[in-house]
Amino acid sequence: MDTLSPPIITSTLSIPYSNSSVLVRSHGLSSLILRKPRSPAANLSLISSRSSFTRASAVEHGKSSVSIDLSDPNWKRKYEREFEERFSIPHITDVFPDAEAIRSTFCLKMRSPTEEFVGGYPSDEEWHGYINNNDRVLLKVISYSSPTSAGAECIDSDCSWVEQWIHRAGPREKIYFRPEQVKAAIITCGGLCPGLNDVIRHIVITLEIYGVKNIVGIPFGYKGFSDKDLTEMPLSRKVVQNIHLSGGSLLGVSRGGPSVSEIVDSMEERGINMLFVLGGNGTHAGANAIHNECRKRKMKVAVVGVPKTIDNDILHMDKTFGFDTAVEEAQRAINSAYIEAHSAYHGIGIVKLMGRNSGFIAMQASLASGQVDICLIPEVPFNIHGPNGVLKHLKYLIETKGSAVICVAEGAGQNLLEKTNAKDASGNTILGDFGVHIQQETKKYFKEVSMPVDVKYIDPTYMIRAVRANASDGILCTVLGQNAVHGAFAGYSGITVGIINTHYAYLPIPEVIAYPKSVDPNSRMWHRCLTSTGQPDFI
Ligand SMILES: Nc1ncnc2c1ncn2[C@@H]1O[C@H](COP(=O)(O)OP(=O)(O)OP(=O)(O)O)[C@@H](O)[C@H]1O
Ligand SMILES: O=P(O)(O)OC[C@H]1O[C@](O)(CO)[C@@H](O)[C@@H]1O
Ligand SMILES: [Mg+2]
Repeated sequence: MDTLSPPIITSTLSIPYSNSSVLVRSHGLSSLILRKPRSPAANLSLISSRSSFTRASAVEHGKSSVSIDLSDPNWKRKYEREFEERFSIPHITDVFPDAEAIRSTFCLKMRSPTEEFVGGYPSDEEWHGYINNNDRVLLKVISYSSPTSAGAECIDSDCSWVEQWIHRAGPREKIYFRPEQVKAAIITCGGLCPGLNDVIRHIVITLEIYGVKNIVGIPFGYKGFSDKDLTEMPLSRKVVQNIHLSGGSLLGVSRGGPSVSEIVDSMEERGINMLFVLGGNGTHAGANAIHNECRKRKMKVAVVGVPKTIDNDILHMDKTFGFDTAVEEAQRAINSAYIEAHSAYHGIGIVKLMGRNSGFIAMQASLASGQVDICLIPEVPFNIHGPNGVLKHLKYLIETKGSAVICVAEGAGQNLLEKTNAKDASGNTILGDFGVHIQQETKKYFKEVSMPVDVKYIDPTYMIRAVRANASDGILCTVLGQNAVHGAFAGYSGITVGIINTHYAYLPIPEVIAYPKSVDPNSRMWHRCLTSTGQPDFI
């Protein structure tokens, strides 16, 4: 919990939260869709019809549901208070109420690492450029006037405004760790993602600015905590200076690994009291479990996550680092598929992009390229065969345009493939290869209808993931890496850092990993994609 006074909460205007009935217009068809609560984080499931806006049920991530009685004149205030509690960020003083705070050693005017601490810590007393612990960022910024507005998330029938404030990220004036007593460790887990090295680099540089000398990298993800053959990598500005110039992770990545208690045993043995964890949903679940275990053992440790996933499937954030770069690279593959298809007689280019549960890369790359005729994502059901199927439309495209480009997200069409129940080392389901499947079905179909086609299949998956971050991701990584260190020094733990409505915020880990963020088929963005491709519904 934050140690300072609670944020200012007002509840007079109206803004929406959870979604209800949404009018969807798709290819000339209008239909009233009652959406299920997309977000337990949004915290409210909506009632079955617009006229029954009387009670909304708050879903607490698998825990018991809290019901919000909309007839209670104070329901908004109650909701806001509950929200504030849910998004409060764990602090070292929750466990160590007497933990001493000292003036920050992160001098906002200093350009080089602090050298001497004799006689007290340097601090800039004249210019106050620190973040106040009570600064907040607004999570939702659109005031929907009706539940029928595109993307509306409403609690009541008026789409009443409910304020949802989260903690602003950045350097604090008071810190809870003495730099000379810090041993900081950085770890990268899960799959690769452009920008990992940029984040590592900025964590190290910022730690050094605070005055930390003992910084290590744990090799190959959580595995590095248990595998005796893997040794810590000492890190310094000198070591990380140019690592952002190449993709991958200086430290290596892995899936699977030791149990949480083994990891915390190892942290105790090594004397690690700051842990920076770069990874996706799974890694963050691990980081939160490590944070909880450290608290249980009364260890004064800060565990801070930096969300890493090219899939962009972390809740609440504008985007995760590496996503922009992935879209840019994916565009190149789409362009090649287009050139191949366009240059062939009856050419069909198929590109498979990453996205296990979420089709963000496929959607954005399709939009960015403007060369895609059919975009298939896991969130939107479709048929391949039949009168409304993908193949029928493909035939129409060949007849009318002479060529076509299909972009598929890896998680799309899994219901059309045989299930194997295979899992990777982290317990993630290993998906069937839908890209290969649609390629084969396309060839078969056109043979059956006796139409010659030239199918070219491109799977650029690992080429996309391995590139270095582009400029925009490079900047995002810089800010996230620096803020991760500020969060740890400020005494927060069990938190992660993200960009929210263009500002930077700290969030409690469970709120961002409650479930994977996915493309909303009713969103303006998906509709823009449909407008761009011109594809019909394949159902
Ligand atoms: N629920 C969990 N509790 C503790 N640790 C977990 C949990 N889920 C996954 N992990 C650990 O986190 C690490 C990374 O998980 P995973 O392979 O799912 O990647 P990820 O972080 O989700 O990233 P990506 O987006 O690349 O899939 C693994 O070492 C795994 O053992
Ligand atoms: O082949 P790997 O390393 O297991 O990674 C594949 C997975 O990585 C992701 O990009 C997530 O990082 C998923 O979309 C994909 O399923
Ligand atoms: Mg994952």
